[in-house]
This record gives sequence, C-alpha cells and structure tokens, in this order.
Amino acid sequence: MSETGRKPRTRGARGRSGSDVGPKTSESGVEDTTRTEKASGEHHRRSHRHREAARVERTDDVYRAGFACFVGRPNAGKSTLTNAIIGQKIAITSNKPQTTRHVIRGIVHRENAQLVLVDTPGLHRPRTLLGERLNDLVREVWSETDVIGVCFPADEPVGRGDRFISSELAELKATVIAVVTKVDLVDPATLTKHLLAVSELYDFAEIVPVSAVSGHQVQTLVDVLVKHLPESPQLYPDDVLTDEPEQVLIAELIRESALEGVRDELPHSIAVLVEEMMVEGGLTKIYADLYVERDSQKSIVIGSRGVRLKEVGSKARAEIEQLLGTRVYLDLHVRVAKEWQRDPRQLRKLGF
Ligand SMILES: Nc1nc2c(ncn2[C@@H]2O[C@H](COP(=O)(O)OP(=O)(O)OP(=O)(O)O)[C@@H](O)[C@H]2O)c(=O)[nH]1
Repeated sequence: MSETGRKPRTRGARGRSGSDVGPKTSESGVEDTTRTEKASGEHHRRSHRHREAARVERTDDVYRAGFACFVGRPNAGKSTLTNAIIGQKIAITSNKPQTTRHVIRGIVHRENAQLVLVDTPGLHRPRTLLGERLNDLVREVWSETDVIGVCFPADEPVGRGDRFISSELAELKATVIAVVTKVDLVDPATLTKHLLAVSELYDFAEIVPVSAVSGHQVQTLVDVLVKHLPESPQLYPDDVLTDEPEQVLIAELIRESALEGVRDELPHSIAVLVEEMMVEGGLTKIYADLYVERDSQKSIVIGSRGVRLKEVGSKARAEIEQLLGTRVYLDLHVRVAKEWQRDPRQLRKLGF
C-alpha cells in the first residue's frame, strides 16, 4: 500500500514579502536544555522517538502493518484519541469544532505489527473552497486506509452528522469499526443505549467503547485496529513515531495556542506557517507567520499592547521546546491574508 496523506512540505527561504506585517513578539527560552542537536544551519527533520511506543505485544504469528484513521463528526474526540494512542502530542485538540486540518500520522510499533495512524479533519457540509478541499482530503485518506474507526461521542446522541458519515462508508474496501469515545462522561445505562444506537447505524466489524482521557480501553482499541491490518512487511523503521515534518507540528502548536479563548468565528480564520527554522547550538530559532482574514481579527490576536500575542508565543514556545528537546526562540508575526479560505492561491500557499 502506498503512503497515505499529504506530501511533506518544504519551505523556502524566509519570505517577508507580505505587505501586512503587524507587531511582532519574540520569545526566547532561558533555561538550559536536556538535549542538543548538532547545528546544521538548515532545515532538518528528526524522527520523534518514544520508548513506550515500542511496547512488545504479541497478537498472532504473522506480521501486520497498515494504515488506520479515525473519522467522525467535529469534536468527536479523534485527535485526542490519536494522541492517547501515540503517547505524544501530535495533533491539536480544542473544544472548538473543526480545528484539525492537517493529516498527521503517528506510528505504533509492536513486535509483530506496525499501525500507522492518519488524522483527518471532520467531514462536514462544505460552505467554502476550504471546506470542499477538506472533504476531498478526507475521502482521499479513507480510500487509502485499511481500517477506519468511526468515532461517536458517548455524551451526545447519535445524530444526522453520524448518519451522514456512516452512509459514506458503504463503498469502502477498508474494515470499518465503531469507536464510542468519551465514555468517562456517561453512566453505564446511557452507554448501553448509545452502543445500541451506534450498532443500528451500520454493519460495523466491531464496536469499541474508549476514553482517551482516562485511558480506558485505549490499548484494546489498538489491538482491534492491529487485528484488522493486512499481513505486510514493516512500513517504517523501528523508532519513527511520526514522519510529519516538524514545521507542520510546530505550526499546529502555535495555532492551538492562538485559538485559546478567542471568539467563535476566529478559529476558522487562523492559519500558521513556519517560514524558517534554524538550529544554533542548543537553540532552535523559529520564524512563523500567523495569518488571519481581517484587520479586526488581527487586533484580537495581538490584543491590547501585544499582550495576547505574547501569551500565545510563550505557551507555544514551551510546547515546541518539549517537542524538540531544545531551547526555542520564537518570532511570531501576524499577517492579514484577506479571505484566504476562498482564495485558491492563498490556500495553496498555506498548504491546503
Ligand atoms: N471527557 C473526555 N473528553 C474528551 C475525550 N476525548 C476528547 N475529549 C474532549 O473533546 C473535545 C474534542 O476533542 P478533539 O480530539 O479535539 O476532537 P476531534 O474529533 O479531533 O475534533 P475536530 O478537530 O473538530 O474534528 C476536546 O475538548 C477534548 O478534550 C475523552 O475521552 N473524555
């Protein structure tokens, strides 16, 4: 099976041609680092290692490897579940719907299996060009996966959105399982009713209730996903956790930080692009642009006297330092790209 998902994006030299450069904030870490990488002066990628991911687990005698993805209505808990399985923050989560835009893969390594997880945006009725592209992306991922886990949040009744997604699954060659998420939020009686309602939606190969927050049944879910993978040689080297370019992960962390506590219309209007990354000794310098659609949104992001942008920068910097294991200098610019969600050129530039 071929690789799933978007091709890694490469960024050229730092482009500062945009006309709408706003106030900037720079954040620099001070404490000493635990790990330093040899400075190369150019963009580079590292494989993220995670010892726990190499947990030894024998399910049967053959080696299985393949791709799985979680789909489901917005806010169903797909990203949180992916993170719980991979054990590292790789996809952003937020209590606002439809904040996952990038296809981000994580890889679970077992002694006799390799599970490659693909994270997709929620399928929804498209209202903009971006919406249409997102739906195309979801379908593309679906057609290339071996197992699809449809997520149904246990704390919300099965609704039209769930029926819409289930009806789209009929023609797929992938094994389709149901994942009932957030079971920590409901009592056993509600859960039982919910499981019944889910089982009536589609002929799922299995139905697995989980809680990504408490960890309940997360490993069972991995067992189930692995069980339905095809026999295949190993697809990735042993210690690769995700092959998503670091810059995309970093952009996601910045975007997540910028989304916190902002008004409802803003999440869809924010995009982040890492323009340049340099390693200098134990310090990684990151120059990133945060795009919004309107001047009014720019003021919201920046906040009074730049206070909010500074907070966004500090929070993102701390998380990026964790991800990279180096000190980080983060230079954030806010730019206005008018109506970028409706403009094909801008969408391409921002990676959609
Ligand atoms: N209590 C509880 N909350 C959860 C659980 N899983 C996810 N959540 C919360 O549900 C919200 C949505 O989770 P996400 O993982 O962002 O959902 P998603 O399906 O990826 O959402 P989109 O990106 O909108 O498609 C977040 O606030 C999570 O913290 C869970 O197992 N238990």
